[in-house]
Amino acid sequence: MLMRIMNPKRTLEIGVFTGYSLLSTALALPSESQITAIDIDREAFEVGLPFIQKAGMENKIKFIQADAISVLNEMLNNDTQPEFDYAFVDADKANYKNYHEQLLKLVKTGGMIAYDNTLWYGFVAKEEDEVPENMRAVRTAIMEFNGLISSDPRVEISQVSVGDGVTLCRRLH
Ligand SMILES: C[S@@+](CC[C@H](N)C(=O)[O-])C[C@H]1O[C@@H](n2cnc3c(N)ncnc32)[C@H](O)[C@@H]1O
Repeated sequence: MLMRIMNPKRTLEIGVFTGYSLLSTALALPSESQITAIDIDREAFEVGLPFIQKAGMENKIKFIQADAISVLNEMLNNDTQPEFDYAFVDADKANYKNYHEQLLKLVKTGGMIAYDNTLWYGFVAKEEDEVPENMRAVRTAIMEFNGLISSDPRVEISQVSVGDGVTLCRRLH
């Protein structure tokens, strides 16, 4: 629905895995739109690729197998930087704050960044000793990130409490 309303022409997805969210986005986009999809793991993407092809969505997608921080840095160092209307971030949570700084230069003013998993199974609302040990490091990273963007004057945000939590973040200037 968000894609239908926004009608974005250039979009970015950071963290693809088998392409579930990538295919959902591609299906909702107009035919001339493009998604630059980045993941360090090509194998998982190839598991989902036949479904993307069967749905006729392959032409909308440019997959880049690489570390996303490096790819965004390369984009930022290019003489002509790309401008995205929308970005979906669902990769390494510890880097969300770094993606945020990069994306605020690559996503247009008025454009949208969606950050997935910002409620982290609800653990962000629990005391640390109630959280399984293997979930604590990401919980801390997500809590820091949530604090950071909630007081960032460059954006306005809306925390959508569906699934594992998605924060919609609109670049203001
Ligand atoms: C939760 S999965 C993505 C799920 C996908 N968005 C979906 O909803 O179907 C996270 C993905 O981020 C990728 N990833 C983790 N760190 C990364 C990095 N530094 N650069 C690029 N991709 C990364 C992993 O390889 C993994 O496939």
